[in-house]
Amino acid sequence: MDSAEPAILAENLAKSYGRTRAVAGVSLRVGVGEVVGVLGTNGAGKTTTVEMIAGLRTPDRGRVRVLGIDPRHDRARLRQVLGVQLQHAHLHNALRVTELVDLYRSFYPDPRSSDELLDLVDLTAQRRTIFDNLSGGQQHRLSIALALAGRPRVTILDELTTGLDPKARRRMWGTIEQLKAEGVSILLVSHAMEEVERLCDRVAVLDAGRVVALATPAGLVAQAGADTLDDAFVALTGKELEDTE
Ligand SMILES: Nc1ncnc2c1ncn2[C@@H]1O[C@H](COP(=O)(O)OP(=O)(O)OP(=O)(O)O)[C@@H](O)[C@H]1O
Repeated sequence: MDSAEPAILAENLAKSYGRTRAVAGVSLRVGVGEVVGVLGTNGAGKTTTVEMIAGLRTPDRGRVRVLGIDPRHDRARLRQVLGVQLQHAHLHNALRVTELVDLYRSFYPDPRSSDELLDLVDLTAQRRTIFDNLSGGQQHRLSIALALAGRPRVTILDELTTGLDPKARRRMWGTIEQLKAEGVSILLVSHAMEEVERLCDRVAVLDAGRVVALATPAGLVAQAGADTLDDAFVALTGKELEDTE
């Protein structure tokens, strides 16, 4: 693993499901210590893109490297450097929060402590609760804690704060800022403009499986000749972004 490698390098990724072209040639790069956002309407290809980067889907075409590691061919090394929180986590529904946290911690040589993980996502009071009995927002927060269990150098977060209440949202933003300060590289899929503006160094706008713009939040606004990131998104894609929070 070469430390000069970017955290994430995706080149010309493409993926179709039958006749549906989900991703049609996406390239993006996340530098070490950078937070890059991915914005797009429903069905733009965001989840398919991040699943290919995480090695969970095989691209039809294109190339991925995570800190120089090929996700399809070196899963063991990938797991040590990459933490992934996906939109639909499939967890062990009958386990308690603390059991799930300890299970994930056991995968890594130097995991964060259970107390730290539960505190990061504000679930200390729910530590004895069975996963199935958590609210949707709490389940979502737990999946973020599990993604961070192994102190990953690179993290993929798919819809970080969707379904979280305003307090949990702000808390989660603080967590991301803390990770960033620690030098963690982050790819953040989001529907929330305020979140992207606050957290992301650069933002890729995805539309119909393609990156239609990639710049700083202020750069996107300038590029589109808009006043706000919301307006820039509409100008760049011709679509409104549904905020699914
Ligand atoms: N497993 C699948 N089988 C068939 N089609 C799929 C599958 N997953 C996604 N698609 C289709 O591929 C396209 C891109 O989907 P994807 O989930 O990557 O988009 P997205 O930008 O993450 O959307 P959302 O914001 O709704 O999560 C959509 O047209 C979707 O219907």
